[in-house]
Amino acid sequence: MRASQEDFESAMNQVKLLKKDPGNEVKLRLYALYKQATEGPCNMPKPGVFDFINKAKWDAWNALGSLPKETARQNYVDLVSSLTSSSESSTQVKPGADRGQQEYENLVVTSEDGITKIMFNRPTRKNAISTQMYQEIMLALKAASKDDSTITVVTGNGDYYCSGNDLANFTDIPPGGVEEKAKQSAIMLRDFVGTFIDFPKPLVAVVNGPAVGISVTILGLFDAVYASDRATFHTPFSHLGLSPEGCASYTFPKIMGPAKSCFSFQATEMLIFGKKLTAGEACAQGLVTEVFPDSTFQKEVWTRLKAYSKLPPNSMRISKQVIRNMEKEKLHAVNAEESSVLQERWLSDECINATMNFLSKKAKL
Ligand SMILES: CCCCCCCCCC/C=C\CC(=O)SCCNC(=O)CCNC(=O)[C@H](O)C(C)(C)COP(=O)(O)OP(=O)(O)OC[C@H]1O[C@@H](n2cnc3c(N)ncnc32)[C@H](O)[C@@H]1OP(=O)(O)O
Repeated sequence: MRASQEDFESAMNQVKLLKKDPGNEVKLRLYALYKQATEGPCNMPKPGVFDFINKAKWDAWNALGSLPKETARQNYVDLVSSLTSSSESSTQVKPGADRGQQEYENLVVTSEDGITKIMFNRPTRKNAISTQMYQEIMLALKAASKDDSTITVVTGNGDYYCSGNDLANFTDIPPGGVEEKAKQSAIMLRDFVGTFIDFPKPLVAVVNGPAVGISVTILGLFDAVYASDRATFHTPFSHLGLSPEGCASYTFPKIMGPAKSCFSFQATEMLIFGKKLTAGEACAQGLVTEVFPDSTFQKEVWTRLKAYSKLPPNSMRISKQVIRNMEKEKLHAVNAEESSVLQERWLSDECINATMNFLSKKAKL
């Protein structure tokens, strides 16, 4: 069921009654969803760089791209509902409390109804994963593996699920130079992917929009992938002078390959030639579990997840172990090999030129 105009108006009233300030990120998100729901895609001229507040509002609204009005209305209602319930029954997970530090900067993590939701939260960068965000995702997954929840969900805020690795990560060169950066990055990548391989509970991706690069490859390590029909799946590694990561060199041919073959042309067309798949195509290839119309996506998926979260948690965890454990050693070996190949690739002219072209706005995907 879609949120009605009445639901929307009621949510607007609830926002005024919130006891706790939800913080600037959430307020910007509410503003953007409200504008999108009532006026459609951003239609204001871009404010000047020094007009900080209006620029932030414009960025947040503009980041919603062509998100349909009905979806924005539904997302607004869902967000307000998560805010009201988080101040009542749910816990807004504050890993900073565990770490004795601040909250996540690039994620919103909530725990409710037996589900821990890890939401990528850099909508103005299409949820590109910065170096800090890789660390935060690892921390959030480790916390979720130990908390009371039954299921862990990964999703994105805004019109994108995730645009993959933040290409600006390539510009942050430490004193040891670019070789040192490549070495550190290979270790970080191996740890990052390793956290998904070892994750002990059912892990579900709720792919709310386009997914690129590493956010696509790691889907092969999830237990279910639900996608909006707006989502696309793109791994433009050759365009960027790169090679596959996230164990996709192993999982994709396995997922997409015909039963009698050890090789899959669908997987190579994605991973070598960068073919972008629609949600329907990704589902036909087995990378996506089920596709939902964008207008009902959030409602249908969360209803289903809430039902699944009531199943006995130990049984689900053990079933996952039985299904996945035989593969773990192989997956860690593939992960180590892919990370080591990429360490070389990052230093190649092909990769450096492609990254510079993107960062100097000469090229997009
Ligand atoms: C030696 C050091 C190595 C360090 C490596 C660390 C470890 C990495 C491990 C994994 C390696 C790679 C795997 C990958 O993920 S490869 C895929 C990388 N992603 C991309 O190539 C996507 C690039 N983005 C785009 O092509 C487009 O932005 C888009 C996603 C198609 C969206 O286009 P749009 O027109 O709808 O929106 P746009 O205006 O471009 O985006 C809004 C702003 O967001 C910025 N942005 C978007 N995506 C990224 C990104 N991936 N990295 C950095 N910035 C991104 C975009 O530039 C816009 O910014 P601005 O408003 O113009 O300032």
